[in-house]
Amino acid sequence: MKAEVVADGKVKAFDCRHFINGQFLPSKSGKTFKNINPATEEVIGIVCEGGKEEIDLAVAAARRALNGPWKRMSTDQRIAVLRRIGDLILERKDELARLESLDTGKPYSLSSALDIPRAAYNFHFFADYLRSVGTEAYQMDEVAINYSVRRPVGVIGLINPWNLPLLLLTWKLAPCLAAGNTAVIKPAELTPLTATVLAEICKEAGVPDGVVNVVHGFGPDSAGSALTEHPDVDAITFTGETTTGKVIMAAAAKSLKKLSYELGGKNPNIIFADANLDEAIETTLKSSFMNQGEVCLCGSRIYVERPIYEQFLQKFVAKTKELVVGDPFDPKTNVGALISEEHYERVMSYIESAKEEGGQILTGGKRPDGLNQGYYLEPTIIVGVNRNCRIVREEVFGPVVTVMPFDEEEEVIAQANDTHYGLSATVWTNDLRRAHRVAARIEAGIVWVNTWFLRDLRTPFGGMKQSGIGREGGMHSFEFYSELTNICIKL
Ligand SMILES: NC(=O)c1ccc[n+]([C@@H]2O[C@H](COP(=O)([O-])OP(=O)(O)OC[C@H]3O[C@@H](n4cnc5c(N)ncnc54)[C@H](O)[C@@H]3O)[C@@H](O)[C@H]2O)c1
Ligand SMILES: O=C/C=C/C=C(\O)C(=O)O
Repeated sequence: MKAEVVADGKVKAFDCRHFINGQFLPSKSGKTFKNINPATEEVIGIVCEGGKEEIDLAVAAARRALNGPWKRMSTDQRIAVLRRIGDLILERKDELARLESLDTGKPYSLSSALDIPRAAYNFHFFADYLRSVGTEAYQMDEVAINYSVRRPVGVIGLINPWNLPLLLLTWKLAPCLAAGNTAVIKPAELTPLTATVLAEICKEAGVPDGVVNVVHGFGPDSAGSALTEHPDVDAITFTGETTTGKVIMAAAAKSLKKLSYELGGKNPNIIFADANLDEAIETTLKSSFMNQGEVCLCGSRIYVERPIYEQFLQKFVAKTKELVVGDPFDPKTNVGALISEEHYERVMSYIESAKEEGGQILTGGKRPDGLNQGYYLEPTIIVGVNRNCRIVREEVFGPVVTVMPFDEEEEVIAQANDTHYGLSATVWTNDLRRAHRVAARIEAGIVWVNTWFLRDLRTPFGGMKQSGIGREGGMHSFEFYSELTNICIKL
C-alpha cells in the first residue's frame, strides 16, 4: 500500500489500514477516523480504528511468529533483514519525509534532515550492534562455571507518540526485532502515515508474517488500552505523557508486564556568564523551538546568569523574531504547525496563564498574521515568571520558553531540580570544572554541555523521576528486549 505522494507535497487520500500477520486489513467493526493535516486543517485520509478484536488478532499472530521462521533465523540473517529495513527507509526517504510533515505539521526540511535519516540509522545501528552483543560468564575457582544465555522477551507492545513518529517508532522496533522479539505497534492516532509505510517496508525487507503488526486507534477504550491489558503481551514500551504512563502502568500491572517508559520533561537550559553567548543563542533557538517545541528534550526553562541576562534577552528575542513560521513545505520555514487544534488551544492556555501570573511576553504569544488556516503559533519568549508559575512547572510541549536570571550556582541547580520531571538538561559554560560539577548535580537522565540533542546511540537515553523508567540505547535496549538465564555448571 503505497502513499500516493504527488510532486507538490500533497498526498492523495492515504487510507491507513491495520497490518496484521503480513496483511493490510480494515477493522472488523468498520470503525474509522479522519486524519487531519495540521498545516491546512484538511482531511488527508481515513484511518481504520482498531480495538480489542484487532489487538487479539495481532497478538495471536505475534505469538505464533515467535516460534516460526523468525526464531530459526541466524543472527546474520536477522542482521541482514534489519539492515535492509534501514536501506528501504532511505530509498523512500522523500516520500516518508513528506508524509511525516503532512501528518505532524513539522517543516519538511526537518523531516528530511532528522526524522527519516535517523529512523534508518536506528535500524543500521542496531543491526551492527547485534553482532557484538554478548552475555556474561564467571569462574567460581574450580568449583563451578556460571554463564548466561540471552533470549527474546516475547511479544512486545510498542506505543508511540506523535511528535517524532518514525524516529521514535524505529528507536523501539529496531532493538525489539534485533533481540528476536515480535511486535504489536500502536502508532499515535494523530500520526498514522509513516508507521503504515514502515509495515510495508518490513514485509519487503523479509520480516516474516506476524513478526511486525500495526494496529491503529486511540488510547483509552481503543487499541491502546486493549494492548496494555492483553494477557499474552509480555512487555510494553511506551513513549508519551507522564499522565498516560500512570494509566498504562495500572493496566499492565494485572499481567505484570515488563515496562520501558520514556515520558515527559520540563528541561532546564542553564547559561553561565562565561558561555560563548553566540553559540549558546544559536543552539538555544533549536532547543527552544525545533519541531515547534514539540520535543521532549526541549529546554523550555532558560536560566541566564545575571551579568549577561539583558544581553542574552536582547539577542535571543531578535533571533527568535527572524524565525519563519508557516507552510511546512516551504524551504524557508523554520517553525511549522502544532499537531492539532486541541494541542494548539492547550499551548495557548499556558500562555494565558503565564500572563495572569505576571509574565510578560517579549515576542510571540499569538497566531502569526496572515496564517488563518492551520495550527500556527509564533515562537514565544516569556519573562517575569517564577518557579511557582504553571508555565515554569508544567510541560507545555510547544514553541514557548521562559527566561529567568540567576546569581549563584547553588541557586540555579536548586531551581533546575525543582520539578517532578528529570529527563534532560543543557549547561553552557567554558569553566571545565563547573561543567562537570553542575552536570553531575542536575537530576536528569541526559545532560548536554555546550550542545543539545547531540546523540550517540550507544549511550543510556531516558529520564528519572517522573520522566521515565529504564533507558533506551545500545546495551540498555538489549537489557529491556531480552531475558537472561544464568546457568551454573558444577565442575
Ligand atoms: N521521553 C521521551 O523520549 C519522549 C519522547 C517523545 C515524547 N515524549 C512525551 O510524549 C508526550 C507527547 O506525546 P503524546 O501527546 O502522543 O503522548 P500521549 O501520552 O498522549 O500518547 C502517546 C501514545 O499513547 C497512547 N495512549 C494514550 N492513552 C493510552 C492508554 N490509556 N492506553 C494505551 N495507550 C494510550 C496514544 O494513543 C499514543 O499512541 C509529551 O509529554 C512528551 O514529553 C517523551
Ligand atoms: O521528543 C523526544 C525525543 C526523543 C529522542 C530520542 O528518543 C532519541 O534521540 O533517541
